[in-house]
Amino acid sequence: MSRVVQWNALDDAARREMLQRPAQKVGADTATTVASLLDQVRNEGDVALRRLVAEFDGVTLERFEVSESEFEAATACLASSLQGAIVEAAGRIEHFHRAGMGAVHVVQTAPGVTCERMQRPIGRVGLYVPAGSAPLPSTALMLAVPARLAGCRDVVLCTPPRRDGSADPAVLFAAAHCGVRRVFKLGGAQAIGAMAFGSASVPACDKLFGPGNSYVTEAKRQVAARDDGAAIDMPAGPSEVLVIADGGANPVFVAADLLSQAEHGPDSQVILLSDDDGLLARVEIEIARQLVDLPRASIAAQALAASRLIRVGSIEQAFEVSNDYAPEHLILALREPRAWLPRVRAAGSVFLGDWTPEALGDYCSGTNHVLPTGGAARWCSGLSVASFQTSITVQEAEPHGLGAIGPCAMELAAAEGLDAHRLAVSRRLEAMA
Ligand SMILES: NC(=O)c1ccc[n+]([C@@H]2O[C@H](COP(=O)([O-])OP(=O)(O)OC[C@H]3O[C@@H](n4cnc5c(N)ncnc54)[C@H](O)[C@@H]3O)[C@@H](O)[C@H]2O)c1
Ligand SMILES: N[C@H](CO)Cc1c[nH]c[nH+]1
Ligand SMILES: [Zn+2]
Repeated sequence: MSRVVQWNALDDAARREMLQRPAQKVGADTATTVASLLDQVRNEGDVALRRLVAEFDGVTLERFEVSESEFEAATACLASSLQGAIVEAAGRIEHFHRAGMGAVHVVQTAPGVTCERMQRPIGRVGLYVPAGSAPLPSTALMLAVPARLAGCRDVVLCTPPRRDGSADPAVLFAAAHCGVRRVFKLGGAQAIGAMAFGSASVPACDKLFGPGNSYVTEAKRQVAARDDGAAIDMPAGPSEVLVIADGGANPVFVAADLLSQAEHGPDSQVILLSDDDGLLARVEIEIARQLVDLPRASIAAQALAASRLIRVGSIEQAFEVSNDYAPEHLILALREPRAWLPRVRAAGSVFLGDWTPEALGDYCSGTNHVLPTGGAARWCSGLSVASFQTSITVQEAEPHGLGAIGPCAMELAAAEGLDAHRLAVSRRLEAMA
């Protein structure tokens, strides 16, 4: 039986239900578990970390930090073709991110009054590279390249250990290639707690970055809300993709793109919107056909249970639905996709046309794959160099500049009843007279 849903036959409540993310349905339990894990790390430091690594990663670790010899062993065992791909991807990610770095903005807002904005690196940053169901060396690049370009002084990276107590060699190679030498074999909420609060082994960081499963994402949310925690980049949880396809789209490609995000985890969400019944039917058949050949078929199948194949009345309506949902990834499998781009109001990253699979952005087109999920694309952007910097404003008034804009400040100060403010200006004007 077809799973295609007619959007125009649904009432508002059914539409909301249709677009609810699987990750949002497990909220309360996850929050309680994570709060307890963070408290343990906060109160007991390394002792709690050792216990939680044993519990969740199934390995006993005396030391969490990766040693120099472990870095060397990782490089030695890594195929040269994979080393080459990591270096190649890093180069393009650097190219794109460097181009987006803040230009110097100096503005004369009045004669004799100069305002500017300057960027400074955040001192100590903590990067999280997932490795629960699959280690993601590409994520190490997406985090470490902009951190290095920003000029961050101390960069700490956590990634879950493997069962044999080692860290994934490709993650280590990618980290080292980007100059990150302080890597800790810690995963999940406990890694986030360690980087937020610090422990005997792990330095406390000012801001934490990186994606992860529901536990990691919830832990980031909780440490960001605590006075003794750390700032965070964004909610970057379980992967999502929304495809808008017209009747001319290739169903094999569309199905492949949907499966590529479904295989990330059981709580990934994949959505297809189309105004064409034939395309929807063909994609549904293709998904079933391609799924059986995937090594991660059972994970993808769980995610597909919460997938949505939706028949919309028009492509215009598809954009309305997509903007409300605010997907992490948006694929426009449309004829003349660029012409539709102005309709996009909320999305983490957009993939134009039939020849831009989302996997390119995941790995090596140059854009960043750490992107907002859970609808956060309505109000926040994916990672960039600016995420690793603060922006400090500077102003300078010459005497004639103070003369030009001082009366404005005095008028507003008087209106607010803040006389000391008014006097800070008027005393200078008097001194100039
Ligand atoms: N939004 C983005 O930019 C982006 C980018 C890449 C990956 N992702 C997402 O990152 C996620 C990676 O997840 P993952 O699981 O593979 O790796 P992960 O490293 O995020 O999580 C693994 C850790 O989860 C913890 N954990 C597992 N089960 C637990 C439980 N029952 N209770 C408490 N803690 C538990 C363990 O400590 C383990 O080390 C995927 O959902 C993927 O879609 C998102
Ligand atoms: N699609 C993920 C972001 O949601 C990123 C990724 C890493 N490796 C493969 N894919
Ligand atoms: Zn992916």
